Amino acid sequence: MKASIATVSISGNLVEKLKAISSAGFYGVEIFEQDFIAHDGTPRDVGNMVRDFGLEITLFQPFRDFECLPEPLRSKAFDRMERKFDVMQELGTDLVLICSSVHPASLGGIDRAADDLRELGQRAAERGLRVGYEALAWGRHVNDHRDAWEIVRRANHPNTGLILDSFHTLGRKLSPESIRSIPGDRIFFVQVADAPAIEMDLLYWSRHFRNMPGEGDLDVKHFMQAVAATGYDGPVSLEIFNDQFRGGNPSTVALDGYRSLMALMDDVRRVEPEASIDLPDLPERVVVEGIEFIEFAARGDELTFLSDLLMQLGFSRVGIHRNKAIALWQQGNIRIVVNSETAGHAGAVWSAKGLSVCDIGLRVNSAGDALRRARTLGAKPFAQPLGPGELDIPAIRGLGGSVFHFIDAESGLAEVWHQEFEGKPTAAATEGPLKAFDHIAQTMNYQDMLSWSLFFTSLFQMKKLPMIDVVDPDGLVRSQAIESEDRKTKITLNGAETHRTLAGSFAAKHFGAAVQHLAFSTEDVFDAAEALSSNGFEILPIPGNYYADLAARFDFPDDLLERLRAANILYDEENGAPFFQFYSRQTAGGLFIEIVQRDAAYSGFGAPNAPFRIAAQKRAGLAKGMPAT
Ligand SMILES: O=C(O)c1ccc(O)c(O)c1
Ligand SMILES: [Mg+2]
Repeated sequence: MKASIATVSISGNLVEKLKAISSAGFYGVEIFEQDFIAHDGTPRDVGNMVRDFGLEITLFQPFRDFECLPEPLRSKAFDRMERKFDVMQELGTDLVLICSSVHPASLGGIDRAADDLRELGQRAAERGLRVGYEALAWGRHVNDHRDAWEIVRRANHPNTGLILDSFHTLGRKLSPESIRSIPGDRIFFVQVADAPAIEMDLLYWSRHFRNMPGEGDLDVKHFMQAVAATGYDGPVSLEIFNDQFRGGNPSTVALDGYRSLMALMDDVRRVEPEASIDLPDLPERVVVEGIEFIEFAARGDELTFLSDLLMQLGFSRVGIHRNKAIALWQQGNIRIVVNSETAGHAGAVWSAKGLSVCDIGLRVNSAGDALRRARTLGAKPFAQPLGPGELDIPAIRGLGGSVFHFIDAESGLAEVWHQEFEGKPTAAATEGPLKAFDHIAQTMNYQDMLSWSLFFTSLFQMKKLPMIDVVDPDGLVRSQAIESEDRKTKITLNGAETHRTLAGSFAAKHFGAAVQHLAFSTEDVFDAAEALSSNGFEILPIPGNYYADLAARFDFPDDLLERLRAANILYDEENGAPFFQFYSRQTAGGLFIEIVQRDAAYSGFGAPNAPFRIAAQKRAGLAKGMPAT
């Protein structure tokens, strides 16, 4: 598959864009005229530079307001095009995109447009070039790919073809099914973009909010399935107009683009097996069966603090690593690894961020497949030198300096706890009030949220829940939950825009992204609150006003409200399904703990409680015993 991307999708100058696009692994690039004009170098220089980066120019674009003009505007449009043909020949590309006209003088008329495009095709043919016609969703007379195809069909010239763009079709809620009846060899080029479902003017939506396939809400897969069915085998190109990406890191955006495009075409290949899509061999998205462990980097006073906290939470220290300064803490099947090594990844994370989560172990159906899929989608493998008797557990670098290990049953990797740790931990011996990880909350800058959600949804069988607003007294935090198909593994992505919010100040201290809280589930929140309190765990105090409001919102049996108030437990429900939660105070780094009791039918995370919980955390200050580093 010829993976391509438009220069407009990436920030920076032309050289920075090309460098990022080339390193991400793309085959080719659409040269946006603006990027070309802004560059100081002849068209020939640009063409050579693109090829020196190992890229092909797949398309030159856009050429606007061409068809259906009255004279003398019509002749002027042809003259203008001839000058662009000169540029294309110097650049070394044979295809230009003509987008449907928005010109006030455009007369319309399918046959008039077809005549103009036939003549243009003929002029292009004389120079060995081709022209492709795209319906803009807001085109004056042509704004539907079916009309654009009818024009191209009637133009009936081998050098005039159709250009399809998923945004213009799906953004107007047109079914892509009609694409199936277009001959594949009449489609000259295909552009893909996704977008979030927001009601707004089409042009504004398109120019500012497009995003990578899988990052938005459009059915780009359905669109590409229809394209694949035609036998089209030309470039598939990302054309993403997005304000955040324009200001983002060029290589991150290019890598996300590559990852999203490969995952998309792999999905299409699986549902449209007749279509021949040439892609590297790629295992399916792996199934996440659970969180096998969470690893903290902790040293000195912070190690003492964390160890005390784990004891208060009911964990037992069940093992010590044979070769390294690493302890294994366990409660039932919940495993927390505490790494105090001065060298290696944990050492580096501690030096940079202090007490923080440095590694997440995911239990998957196949650790080998997880690694292969991640690598093919552009993730970097992660490895550290192995000591005697240590298992080689597949791992990758995630985003923001994170590391993920993959553990499965089939390769015997789950034996790591017995192999590498002294002490023979059994789950039964460590039973306590906490039963599992309910969710892991990953905090990041708002502009990094799409990269993170794409990371999880493209590698794993996980899906996004609707984005919600979490109201911090000092600003809004956007929260997007990602969960496994069985809904047991949940990761929340919290994107902060200002560092005055709890999440924002945490992101700032952690250089962009880190796990801000761990939420454990319990089967009886009142028992858990009592057990933890008697261990010395300080539950975050919640003000009386909150409980007065709860009494007004819900019909509680007599003593429930009193019990909630007495234990500082927060409450929410969804269609009658109850949800209980209580919190710790913050640590110096901003990390904290949550305990929840969730009815299986409750899908949220207690967002209505967030403003009161966050205000309480800001008021309560640091957890006792937390060294103020
Ligand atoms: O927003 C535009 O004008 C524009 C230009 C060229 C395209 O290919 C497109 O999809 C949109
Ligand atoms: Mg387009």
